[in-house]
Amino acid sequence: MGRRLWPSSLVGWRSPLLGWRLRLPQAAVVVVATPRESRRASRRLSFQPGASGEPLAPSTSIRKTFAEFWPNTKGLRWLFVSGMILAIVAALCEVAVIALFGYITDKVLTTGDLSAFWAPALSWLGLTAVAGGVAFAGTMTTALGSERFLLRLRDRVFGHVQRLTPDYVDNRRLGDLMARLTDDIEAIEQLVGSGLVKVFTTVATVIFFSAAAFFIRWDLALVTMALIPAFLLVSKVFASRFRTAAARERLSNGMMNSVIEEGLSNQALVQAYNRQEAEARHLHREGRTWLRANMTQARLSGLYGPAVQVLETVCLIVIIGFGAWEIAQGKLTLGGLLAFAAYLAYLYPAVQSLGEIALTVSEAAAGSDRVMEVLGTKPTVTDRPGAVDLKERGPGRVEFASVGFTYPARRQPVLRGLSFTVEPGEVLVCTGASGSGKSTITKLLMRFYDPDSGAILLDGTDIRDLTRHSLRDHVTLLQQENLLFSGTVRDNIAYGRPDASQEDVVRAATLAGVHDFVMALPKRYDTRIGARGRLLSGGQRQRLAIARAILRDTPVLVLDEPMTGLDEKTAAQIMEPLRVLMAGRTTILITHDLRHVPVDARVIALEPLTRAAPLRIRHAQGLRRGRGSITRA
Ligand SMILES: Nc1ncnc2c1ncn2[C@@H]1O[C@H](COP(=O)(O)OP(=O)(O)OP(=O)(O)O)[C@@H](O)[C@H]1O
Repeated sequence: MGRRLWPSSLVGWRSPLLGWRLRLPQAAVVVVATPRESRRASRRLSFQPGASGEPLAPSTSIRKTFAEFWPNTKGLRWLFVSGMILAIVAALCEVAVIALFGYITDKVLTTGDLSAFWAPALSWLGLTAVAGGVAFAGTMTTALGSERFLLRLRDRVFGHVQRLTPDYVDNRRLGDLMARLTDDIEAIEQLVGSGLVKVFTTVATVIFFSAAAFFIRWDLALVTMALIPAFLLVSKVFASRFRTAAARERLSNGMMNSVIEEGLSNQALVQAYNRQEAEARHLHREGRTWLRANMTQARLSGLYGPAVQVLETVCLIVIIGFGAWEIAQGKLTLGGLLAFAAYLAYLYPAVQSLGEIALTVSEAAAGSDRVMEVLGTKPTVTDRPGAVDLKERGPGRVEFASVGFTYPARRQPVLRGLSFTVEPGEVLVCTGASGSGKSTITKLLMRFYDPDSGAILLDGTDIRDLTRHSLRDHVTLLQQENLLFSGTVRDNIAYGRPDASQEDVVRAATLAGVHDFVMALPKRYDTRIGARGRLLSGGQRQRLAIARAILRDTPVLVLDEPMTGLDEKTAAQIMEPLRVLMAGRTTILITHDLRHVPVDARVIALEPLTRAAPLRIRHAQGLRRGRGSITRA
């Protein structure tokens, strides 16, 4: 961790953090530390195999990390180089300030000659001002580079995840993915961005202060340098323990957060089932584990300080003893001795800092493994070379031609030899037992997956020959759960067409039968609807989703269980706006509930494939809806 040294007065030798230390007037930051560094360090995740129950990413070498992410620093490298140069200049100013202090001690304090005071004093002041300015500029430049780099990394990983099949996110714990997009990305930045700056400036600091110490008294410097390995050893011993403790803390922090998140998001269920106390106990248990983990960290921090202090005291005693002998021999002045001690006060923490860099690097490498695992996941479906960008709006004829499909993670096929056609403007109702593959039809039509056999055609063109973007511009999906965002009513209706005018939004809302309700809201179309639209009723959410679909105005419509969760009366009321939505569009309506489907709709039923009938072709049986009953065609 970067350590900032702010010697603040001429009196006093003892620093609470770093032990015995000569204090000098404030000068400059020597080792660059970005402002968020300490916060990030305490938020790092546990990467212990199996600790979180999540599959761990494979271990990746640091070289690979740089190969993967270094290109993302393009255009930002000058910021890092400038930050490095400025930090080095600040360190050099610091060296000069200490030399001036030694000079004043010898020429003014020891002799009482005030006339020799003013010139070095003014230089001291000037240097301190310059060092302060340069250090500030260096900190800002490095911070700007690292924040921009972070922004790029996050954009890249988030953009990648958004291109993966939605099932990728469904198959993972959201908290884990969030951690990869936040903490792990920050860890990479600390290795590839600000981490590099830190390594170079720390090495430069070590070189400058050692050189200055050698310049004053090479033999004294040799003696004190001999103690450096002891500092490295202490860092090493503590570093691995710190790491384990931090990993435990991260793990229990994650567990605690998931209990809080689940408890709050399922608050109604918790209260309805009288589980408040059980949930509180659950959180208390996790909180106690977290407390223990934090206490381990506190114990280590508490021990680390005194251990380093003892070492520094040994150094100081050696310096004073040896220095006193050299003064007696006339080889060293008092100013020289004090300046020497001051150089060491900067040198030892920098050496410690080098020892800690190894820890940062290993943690960053672990974070990078997890991010690279996400980036290494390829979308199950991509655009073919030469895929057509469907610009013209066609009539919207949909055909499934002998489609067979097995999910990548499964061995048992879900669909086999499924064929049906939906003519332009026709409504096809797709029903069948739970798990029979109805929603899978939707995923195939939206090209979240491609069929293993057969083809799906839109207006006679295999949808694999279309770009996914243009295909999805022609098909609107209304899902089982109404997926709303926490923005305003307007934002949610216009989600599929952000450039829609207010008139268009109002027209769609009116057709969906939601306008009057919206006008009664406190801020009308600018009213926020809460997380996932929770401030609305189920029926209102559904109408808002229908308004969104109306506004999108595509030739093909897929409605996946639009009545789910609605009571009989609300479901019947929703049918009216749904009819408006379906009018003139090719519609595939997936539903268990055939009571509310349009009378003229064609109905097909899917039956689950079983091992007992492996060769059974699952072409949907044609079913016609008679008055109040379903009959096989
Ligand atoms: N991403 C997935 N990976 C693996 N298997 C899946 C995946 N999604 C669905 N399945 C499996 O595929 C089968 C069909 O699922 P699908 O969701 O299409 O059924 P459904 O008919 O829509 O069911 P329901 O009416 O209950 O919504 C099920 O056995 C399900 O477990």
